[in-house]
Amino acid sequence: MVSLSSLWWSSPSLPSCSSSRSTAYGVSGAKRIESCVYKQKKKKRNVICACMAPPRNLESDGFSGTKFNESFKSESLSNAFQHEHDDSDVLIECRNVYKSFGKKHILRGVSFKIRHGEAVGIIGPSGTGKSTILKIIAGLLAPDKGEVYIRGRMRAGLISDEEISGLRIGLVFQSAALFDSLTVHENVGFLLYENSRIPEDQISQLVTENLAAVGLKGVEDRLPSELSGGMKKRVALARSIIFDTMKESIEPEVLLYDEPTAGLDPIASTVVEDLIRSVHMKGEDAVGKPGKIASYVVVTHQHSTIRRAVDRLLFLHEGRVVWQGMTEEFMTSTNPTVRQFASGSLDGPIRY
Ligand SMILES: Nc1ncnc2c1ncn2[C@@H]1O[C@H](COP(=O)(O)OP(=O)(O)OP(=O)(O)O)[C@@H](O)[C@H]1O
Repeated sequence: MVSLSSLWWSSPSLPSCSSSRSTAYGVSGAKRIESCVYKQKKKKRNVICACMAPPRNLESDGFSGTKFNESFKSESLSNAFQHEHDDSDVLIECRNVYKSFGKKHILRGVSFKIRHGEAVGIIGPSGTGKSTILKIIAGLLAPDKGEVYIRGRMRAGLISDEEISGLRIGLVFQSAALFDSLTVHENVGFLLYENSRIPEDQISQLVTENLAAVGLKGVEDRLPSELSGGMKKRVALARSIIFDTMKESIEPEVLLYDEPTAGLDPIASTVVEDLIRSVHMKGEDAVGKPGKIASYVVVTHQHSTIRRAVDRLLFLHEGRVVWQGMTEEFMTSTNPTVRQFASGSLDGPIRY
């Protein structure tokens, strides 16, 4: 399980770091890693978002010429779609990805595509590698075998600063993991203050806008310790959707959410699920603006999140995608593994 919160990543390695800036933040463990990322950019302190490949087959809006076809609905059709659809709208593809930790063979040939406009859930039993595949997509972990393609370009190994542009990938980790010693405002604006040429008053305005987009007002001066768990997740979401408006080209953005509703009560879960929808390009944020996220992937165990926040599901089991289909097909699928998982039964192919 991943333990950071929303984070744009660019680092091929995670060196130990003792910069005065990091010390000033008083961060430790996983959070120190985040601080180290900008420290290691040397003078430029170029904290950049993850993942990168040059745009291909783009329309004037920067997106692929072929948009995701929402019309396919059935389990069989959605499978057929995977083979027949024009691949020019594929933003991310995992092809035959393997990953082991020591003698534990976690991923054993995982393949799937994430298309422009999609809202995809990854589900499956605990320990089956869902967080691991998110980290591989984000470039935080390298596959042992197999490839990750970002807009058609193979990414070798981890994210590196030299691979420039084409797609932004944000990872919103399960725990909010905000900088404890920074205010909400400073947390949300962190990357722009550190990494952009935007004047401070404009960043301040962007922070306010992005907090408003996730329904948070009047909390900018609070510290994370003064927020509820649900509010922290919303702040993490605001941090992940803030854009550098001065960049010459704005790449499409894919957000990866690792168990965004874990530990939340049902109503707080609904709020976060709706927010995930609202910041998507097909949604509308809290102030009525269309969302900016091109596609997203949610790892979740929560039925409400499956029903409410995603359209298509990938079921990961024993290191492979053993089933995929539209969300509504999940509850009615006759696949024995899916049926057992959906019902929570102890009887079936999944053994604990
Ligand atoms: N860095 C690591 N070193 C060693 N083992 C790891 C590492 N990361 C993950 N694992 C192991 O890989 C397996 C898969 O972990 P992962 O967090 O991807 O599973 P998951 O499907 O997300 O689980 P859950 O649903 O419980 O969150 C687990 O057995 C975990 O202990």
